[in-house]
Amino acid sequence: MSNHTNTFPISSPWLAPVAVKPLDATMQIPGSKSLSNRYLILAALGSKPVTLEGILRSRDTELMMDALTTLGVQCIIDERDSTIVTVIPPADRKFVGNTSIYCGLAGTVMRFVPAIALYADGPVRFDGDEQAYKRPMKPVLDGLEQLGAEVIYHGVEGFLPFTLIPPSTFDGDKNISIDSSSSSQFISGLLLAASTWNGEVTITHTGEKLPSMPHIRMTMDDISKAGGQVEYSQSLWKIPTRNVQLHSHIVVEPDLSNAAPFVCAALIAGGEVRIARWPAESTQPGALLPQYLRLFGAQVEYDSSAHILSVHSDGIINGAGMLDLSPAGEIAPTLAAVAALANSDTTFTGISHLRGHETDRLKALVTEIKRFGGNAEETSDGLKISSVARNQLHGEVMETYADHRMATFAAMIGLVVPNTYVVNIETTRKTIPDFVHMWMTMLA
Ligand SMILES: O=C(O)C1=C[C@@H](OP(=O)(O)O)[C@@H](O)[C@H](O)C1
Ligand SMILES: C=C(OP(=O)(O)O)C(=O)O
Repeated sequence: MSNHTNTFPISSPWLAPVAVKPLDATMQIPGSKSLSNRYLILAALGSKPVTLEGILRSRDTELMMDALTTLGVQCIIDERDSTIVTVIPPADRKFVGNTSIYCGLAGTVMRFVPAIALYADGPVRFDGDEQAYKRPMKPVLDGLEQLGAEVIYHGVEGFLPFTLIPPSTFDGDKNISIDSSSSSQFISGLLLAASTWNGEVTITHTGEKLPSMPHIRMTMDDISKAGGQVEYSQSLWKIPTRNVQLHSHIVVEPDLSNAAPFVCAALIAGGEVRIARWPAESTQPGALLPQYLRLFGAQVEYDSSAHILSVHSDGIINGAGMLDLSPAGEIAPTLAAVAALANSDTTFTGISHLRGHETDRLKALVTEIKRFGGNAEETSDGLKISSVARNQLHGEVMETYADHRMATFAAMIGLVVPNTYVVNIETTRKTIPDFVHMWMTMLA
């Protein structure tokens, strides 16, 4: 597992390869970050071993496994296949406290692990990358305080680093109310905490909007798979007392959001890209990709017996007009690359919360689109990307802000804009362990 380093050695900028012919590739995409990290947490909350097959092995999941190990959970990696991990929870369902956890830049670690540190036998200190100090934390920590925990902030209130002091009891019916409009992960974290609480927990979201609803449904679905129960209606979740226990063997779906740069490459360069093991149904927001890709002019087909999604294009991209991306904000940087190369305009709405992602993604996308000659502006809740003739675009050294999706964004632009260099391409390791090799394979 990782050694808690917060950076990777940064090589010189990577020259993104140009697509010299239409694409024709079938890609195997590693496991879903969101599902892997939820299964790890839920397995840790159980009492019996759970084997996860096809788990993502990348920085975000290493950080999660390191965090769980610190809390007294065993994560045993199969010697023959490192994507098979067996999770053995602590014997008495009690996590080890008086310890500290490093969250890197992983939203799922910084928002989900404090929620289960609630059940530790002593205080747990949380820290992360410098950039993580800007990611909002307060709503989930306020929720945990409403369950009886105490939070001591060591820097700015509402942000990392902080120490969580668990409550003295885990009993009784509780009503929590938070504003989760800046990240769905606050609700997901509290649902995970509540899934094993000894009493009925009611969580109310008080804000006017709630992004990434598919990710919240994913949490509800995974808790149900573990025998838990979540009732949901209109910004209110009710979780009765249960002991959660996942099945002993779980297969993790590929990460559909990480499939996005590859299928979008077919739109940009023309040709066809196929994704293997595409699930017929999924709680991942990437399940919305086929409908988004069609808006941009791609032909998308799904072979339900072979589980292959095929995306085909002649390389001509339509702008998508107005597109509400609130359900799938994590795909926005990828679709922004497509929109920046389209022959008409696209306005993405419902993604103001991207200002609190790995970096301020709205600002970063506008800066980088303008850098190579494109045209984009921030709106109050999203981005307007205007069409620019391809011959106006020029290769540049693209900044990536330690953000994996900004790095894949730049690689996508490089498919058709020669001399595009990508700073710190290694940052893709946050969720794709081997992006450069996969990209080269797609183009070969
Ligand atoms: O719960 C999850 O696994 C995630 C929820 C989303 O967070 P936000 O709601 O903060 O966008 C998403 O963007 C992130 O990549 C993963
Ligand atoms: C927002 C993202 O990640 P995180 O889980 O760190 O929030 C993302 O992967 O796009």
